[in-house]
Amino acid sequence: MDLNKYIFSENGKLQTVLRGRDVLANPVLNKGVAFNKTEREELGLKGLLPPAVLTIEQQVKRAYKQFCSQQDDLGKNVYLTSLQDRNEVLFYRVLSEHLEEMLPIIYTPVVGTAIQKYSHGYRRPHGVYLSIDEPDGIEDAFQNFGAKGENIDLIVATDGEAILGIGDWGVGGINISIGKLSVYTAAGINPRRVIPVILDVGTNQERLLNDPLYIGNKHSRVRGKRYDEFIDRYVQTVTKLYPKTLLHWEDFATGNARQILNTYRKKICTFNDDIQGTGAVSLAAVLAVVKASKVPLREHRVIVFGAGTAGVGIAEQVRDAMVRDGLLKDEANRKFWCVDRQGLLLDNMEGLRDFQKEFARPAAEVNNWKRYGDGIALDQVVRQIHPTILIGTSTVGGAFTEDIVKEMAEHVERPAILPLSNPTRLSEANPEDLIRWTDGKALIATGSPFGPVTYNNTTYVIGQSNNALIFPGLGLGTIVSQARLMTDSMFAAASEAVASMVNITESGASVLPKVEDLRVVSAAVAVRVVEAAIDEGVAEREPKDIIQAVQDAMWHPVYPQIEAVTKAKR
Ligand SMILES: NC(=O)C1=CN([C@@H]2O[C@H](COP(=O)(O)OP(=O)(O)OC[C@H]3O[C@@H](n4cnc5c(N)ncnc54)[C@H](O)[C@@H]3O)[C@@H](O)[C@H]2O)C=CC1
Ligand SMILES: CC(=O)C(=O)O
Ligand SMILES: [Mg+2]
Repeated sequence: MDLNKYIFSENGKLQTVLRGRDVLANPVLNKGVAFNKTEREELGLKGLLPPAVLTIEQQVKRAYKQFCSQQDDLGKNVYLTSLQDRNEVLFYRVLSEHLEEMLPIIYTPVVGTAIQKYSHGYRRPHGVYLSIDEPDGIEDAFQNFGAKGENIDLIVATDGEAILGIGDWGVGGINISIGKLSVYTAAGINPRRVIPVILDVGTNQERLLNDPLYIGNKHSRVRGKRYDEFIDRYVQTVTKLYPKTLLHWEDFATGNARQILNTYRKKICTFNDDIQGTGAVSLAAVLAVVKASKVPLREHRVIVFGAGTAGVGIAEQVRDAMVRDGLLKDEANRKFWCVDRQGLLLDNMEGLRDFQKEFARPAAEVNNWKRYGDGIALDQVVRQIHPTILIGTSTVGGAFTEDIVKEMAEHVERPAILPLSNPTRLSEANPEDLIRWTDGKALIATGSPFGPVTYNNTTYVIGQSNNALIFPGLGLGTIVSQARLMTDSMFAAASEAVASMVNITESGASVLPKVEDLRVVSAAVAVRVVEAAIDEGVAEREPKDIIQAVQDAMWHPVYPQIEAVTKAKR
């Protein structure tokens, strides 16, 4: 935030010392042709803009037309990114009015393509770029960004190693931090109080290392002690500079994701979105499945296909909910069958990750199961255990085949199938196929967006089980309560809030609220998160009227009045 250039005064006006083209070049100040006559006069804009003054509504119409005239989805992504860099309020206004259509462009799936093309499509920087080769430069980088400590609520950081399901994209990962923050703001988080960060520790993608235009650090990924020290330096610096900030970790490879979370979750206000955000939104979908299937949670049998960051994160939260539903932890663990590359995870397998171990099945249990190769494959597990819920977090597009799905549907009234891998081409199944193969019985939620499916005169709305539906509300609630830590009960409260907004009684209804309702969902989630933070004793702020406190904290994309001053206050 350019504190020396502009500042929000207490009456909500934006005061600036900038004049003329510097105003137009600043995305926070710039209103384009919506600057009125007085502002043009006072800010030195006369002659720098065409004479007509348009309303923001007219600007939105024009921007939407321009968006629609782009040739392809990447072109639309480039258009919206440029708008964001040019006129922030207008960008968020257009986005909020066309959320269903534009979310897939600035977020999954198209953000994945933009990340892959980052160095070639590069136009201008956005956010903070931290290099492992210059750990001493971390503080300078944030100082250069120019935000005062109390003015930052939220930082999203990635090291770009596990972007969605597409892997290591090095410095291009900054676009996932930016995309996540745009989702936060579409839901009501103030965009001036956040920072997107890339922790550039190198890349192991030779294609990038051999690309003369690649603009990240051109060496392999740094691992081990130097990596851990770099992460710690980052955490120490941001917690010193911005003591009340929530740290969001995104798209780290599974080992680092877990290690970072375990190191910091009990010390600072932080969460890993892929582990905990995904767990929370998937639990919300599962709670809706419980309602729709009328089978109590503790009686479900769950297969997790792809037992990595997201898969085990989901298993943990659904397991904890089963414990709340009356099971002992061990009994609840036994409701899960995790299948990974080596097949069904068994307790006698070597090389299991620590976090996978509690979900590994006893080897003795499968002695009589048929094996076609070394491991026990997904189809065999489905045949043996008759799952009620099948979750895909494997990055294996099409893994839920017709045989597997039909076998599942044969033994279960309402098979719940959640192909969650992103982007779209990596989805373990296509909802249209799932509806057809199960004769409309399947309860479905996907990671990337899919349109509704009409089958036998019923239209099935496909819920998007994406952490985007829950992390904005989690963040908002954490910020409003100024929570010192993010506790498990805050995530559970978020899941329950989302599930309570689903009406599953109509046939074809989705198991999750609509993405267009992101703002409403986020406000409801935030309220429950604040309550949970207060109950747990981690809230530094305990508003009397929580609903109003959440409303007051929500940012709206409207132009502020801009005041020309000669000296901005610090
Ligand atoms: N819908 C949502 O909100 C979210 C979706 N995801 C998606 O989930 C997928 C996985 O992401 P992460 O968990 O972060 O990655 P990860 O790499 O930690 O986990 C993927 C797991 O799948 C396993 N796997 C790979 N090939 C397999 C195969 N042929 N058979 C069985 N298992 C196989 C891997 O060994 C690994 O354990 C990605 O596509 C990502 O986009 C991730 C986070 C949130
Ligand atoms: C949605 C998300 O966080 C992922 O696919 O990684
Ligand atoms: Mg992610």
